[in-house]
Amino acid sequence: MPGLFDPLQLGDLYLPNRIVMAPLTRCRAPGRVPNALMRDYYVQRSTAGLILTEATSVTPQGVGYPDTPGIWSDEQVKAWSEITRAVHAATGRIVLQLWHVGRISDPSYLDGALPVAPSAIAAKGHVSLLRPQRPFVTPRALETEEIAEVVAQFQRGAANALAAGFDGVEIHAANGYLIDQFLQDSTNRRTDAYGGPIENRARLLLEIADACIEVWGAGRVGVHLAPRADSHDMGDSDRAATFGYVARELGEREIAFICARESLGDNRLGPQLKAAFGGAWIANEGFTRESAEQVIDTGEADAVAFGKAFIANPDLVQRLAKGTALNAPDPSTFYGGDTKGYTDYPELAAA
Ligand SMILES: C=C(C(=O)O)c1ccccc1
Repeated sequence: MPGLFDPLQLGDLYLPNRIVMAPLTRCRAPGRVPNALMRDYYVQRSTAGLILTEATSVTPQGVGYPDTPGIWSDEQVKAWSEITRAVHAATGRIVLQLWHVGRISDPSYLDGALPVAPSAIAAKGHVSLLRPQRPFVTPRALETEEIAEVVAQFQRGAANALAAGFDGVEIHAANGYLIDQFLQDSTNRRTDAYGGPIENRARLLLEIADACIEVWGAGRVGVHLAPRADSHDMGDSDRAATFGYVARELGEREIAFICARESLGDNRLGPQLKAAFGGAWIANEGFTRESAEQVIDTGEADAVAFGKAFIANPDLVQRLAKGTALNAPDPSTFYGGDTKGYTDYPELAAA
């Protein structure tokens, strides 16, 4: 069986190793436009088999946190193209994660408008970080006629990512954001073609996937899923059925990969979902070199995405290969700020 440091063909993407940089929100894009600091950050980590960028909004209506980037304007496309160019010059590969937060947004980000969602059901609690500490508002349910525009927003984001020189796109369908809100029956109480049975609740994701495939071809489109339904007050009455259907449908489309944020818990769905999908599976969350090698060796995953370890170790691939001690991440600098805790972690050569 292959190991963590062996190459992997991920759809049309050739990865020199199976160590993926997980999508990591860092809130360092003032004006929602990427910048030179972000370029340096991604270039530092370009030895990853594949970089999945931080979540990037496809529309101003879909933002929900301060200083997260977008991909809806020419200015953003131009700024991202500086980053893809530099990552490619450093022989890296980078895929953009397309995002819409849905009900997790707040009128303070939307010129006073309500967030949109499948149904008018507010998430319990409040955003635990980055935002004013107030409860989530009750969102506005999208009209059936509005959903085609949401699909179009993702397709424009995919086309803009192509124009910006990315190697592909990953659709963010996880962590209680808009697409996940449609997938799960605790948040989707619609009675139209986008609600009720699983095939209706998955319709938005699959229409977006088809729209992105139209732009990129299936071999450069991935999907991010959170089968544990453990973020932002999510829940589903039959996760295995819901995510099993999604995995099968995405497998029929032969997309490049599914990246599942699901740790190694006993009741994980990963193995059965990977079997249903039939394509390349990236496992994510809480992995060490040992547990990553284990899931690749057993065939439970084809690659592993590391988050916090990549924050603190730009040269994570080299460190894992050599068994070198890892820098510890500083959570106080995860979100917002400047070079501190972003581009100033020591690399082996400098260590
Ligand atoms: C895009 C995020 C996700 O997928 O959870 C996110 C957003 C804000 C902080 C941390 C993570």
